[in-house]
Amino acid sequence: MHAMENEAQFKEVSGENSAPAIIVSNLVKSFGPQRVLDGISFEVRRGETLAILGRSGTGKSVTLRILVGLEPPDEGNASVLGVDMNGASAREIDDARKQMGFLFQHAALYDSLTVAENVAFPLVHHRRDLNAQQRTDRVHELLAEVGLEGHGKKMPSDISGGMQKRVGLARALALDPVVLLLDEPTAGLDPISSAEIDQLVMKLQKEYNLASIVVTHDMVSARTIATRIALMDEGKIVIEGSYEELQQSKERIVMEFLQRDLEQV
Ligand SMILES: Nc1ncnc2c1ncn2[C@@H]1O[C@H](COP(=O)(O)OP(=O)(O)OP(=O)(O)O)[C@@H](O)[C@H]1O
Repeated sequence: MHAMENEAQFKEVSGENSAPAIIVSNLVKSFGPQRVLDGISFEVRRGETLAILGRSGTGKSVTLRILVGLEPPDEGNASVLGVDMNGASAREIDDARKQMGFLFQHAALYDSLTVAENVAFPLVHHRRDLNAQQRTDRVHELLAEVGLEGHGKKMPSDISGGMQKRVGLARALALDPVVLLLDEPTAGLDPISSAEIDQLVMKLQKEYNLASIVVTHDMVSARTIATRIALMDEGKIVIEGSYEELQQSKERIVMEFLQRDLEQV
């Protein structure tokens, strides 16, 4: 895409009634004989959170990797802020990535860096315009946003799993993203810490007016934070809609996930 058109698209997605910030259309992806994605399509606008639910191994993480441009699809495409994440130039993809915050399942914090240094990391690399004081101020602001004021000097190994997720969220927001991608943000947390992370995600979602995708196994979490829920099974989206719409479904897999929700409450 031409740079000017690209800029226009960036502006367009930031307005009200805007074009979708994320457009995924007909993604197909196989690994050897295994067809992991079999025609996945969805859109997410600013102000929306799409929860992608599904059993293990249904291709949720692969979908996110394609969206970030880390994995090419066999067919279809994924565009973020008007940039085809697997077909645009490296520079355009890089520019789009700077508008995206990620909290990936196994993307741990840097163990040898303090909490504050972890949060500062994207600023050091991508905001050369900030001087040291401005960077420190921004890190304080981000730590306050996620409820971790006063914890900046701690090492990741000295804080709880829930706090580590908060640090990851602060780091994901450092560059003021438009898009936020969260892969299992509550995995491994107890129900109280999970609920706290859900509340925090909702607060940040509102403040930053994000277009968010949250991959999760957790229907309680999906129901709390998502504007829409997409349930994936065997490489397809079986259903996409509000929690109430899912409740109307007679599909077995949908009913199974809803049943699990009831068991968790
Ligand atoms: N690089 C790869 N090479 C081969 N197979 C892969 C690769 N990446 C993913 N897969 C396979 O694709 C399938 C989907 O993986 P994916 O990680 O997207 O699942 P998921 O829905 O995110 O599951 P989970 O909830 O367990 O993370 C799995 O069977 C996985 O083994």
